[in-house]
Amino acid sequence: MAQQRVPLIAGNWKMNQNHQEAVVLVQKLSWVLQDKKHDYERVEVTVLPPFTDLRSVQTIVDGDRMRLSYGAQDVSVHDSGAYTGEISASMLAKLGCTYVVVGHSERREYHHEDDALVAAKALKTIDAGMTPIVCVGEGLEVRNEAAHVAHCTQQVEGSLAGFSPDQVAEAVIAYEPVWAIGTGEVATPDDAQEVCEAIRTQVAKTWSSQAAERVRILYGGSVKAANAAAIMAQPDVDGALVGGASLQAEEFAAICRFYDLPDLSGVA
Ligand SMILES: O=C[C@H](O)COP(=O)(O)O
Repeated sequence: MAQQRVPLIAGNWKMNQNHQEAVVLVQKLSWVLQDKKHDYERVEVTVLPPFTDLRSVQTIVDGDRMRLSYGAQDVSVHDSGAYTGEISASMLAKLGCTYVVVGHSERREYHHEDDALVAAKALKTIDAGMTPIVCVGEGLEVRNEAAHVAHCTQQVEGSLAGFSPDQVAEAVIAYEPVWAIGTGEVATPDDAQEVCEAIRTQVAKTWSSQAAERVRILYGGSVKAANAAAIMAQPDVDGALVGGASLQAEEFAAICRFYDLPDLSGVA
C-alpha cells in the first residue's frame, strides 16, 4: 500500500439497525476503538447507516466528539422536487455526511441502476461537498468467463464519466465481486489485488497518473477480522467496504485495526 493513501474501513450497515440501535452500535464501536487507542490518522473509519439513522448518528458523533465519520448508502440524482421517497445530496450534506455510497451492486441489481445514473449520483455527491464511494464488481457468470477485469474497468469508466482527474483522485472506488457479497465466499487476496491494480491502471490511462496514485480503492465482499490482514496487505487495496461484519462492534473494530491481526491467508 502506498504511504500517501490513508486506508479507509467503511461499514455498510445496509437495511439494518433502527435509529436507537444505531446509537448503541456507534457508541460501542467508538468505545472499543478508544480502548485500543485507535489512531484515526493511520486508518480512517466510517459507518454508513440507513437514512433514518443519520440524524441520531450525527448527534452522538458530534456530541461525544467521536473521530469516526459517517455517510449514506445512496443519494438522489435530483436536487429537490416531486421525487417521492428520494433524499438529495444537500440533505445528506446538511446531516454532516462525509461519504455517500453510489452504485452498490444491490442498487444496480434490485433498482436497475446503470453506470450513467451512478456517475450522475456521484457528481451530485461531489457538488454537495461529500465523497462518493463508487462501487463496481462482477457477477459469478462474468468471473467464470474470466471477463472480470474488463467488466470492472469498464464500470469504472462509465461510473466515473465526467469526473475531472482531481475529482477521481478524491473519490473512493470499491471493488466488490458480487459472488462474494454476503455469501461467506471471499475473494483471495490475489483476486482482490488483480482487479484493484487493473482499476488503478485504468484510472492512470483515462484520467492521470496522479489521480491513480491518490484514489483509494477498497475491496468488499465477506471481509472479516480473519481475512482482513491478508487482503489489506495487497499494494493496490486501500481499505475495505464491510457489510455483515460491520454490525458487530468488536469484529468491525478488529478489521479497522487490521495491522494488529495475523495474516492467516497461508493457513489451510
Ligand atoms: O457493502 C458491503 C458489501 O456488499 C459486502 O457485504 P458483506 O461484507 O456482508 O459481504
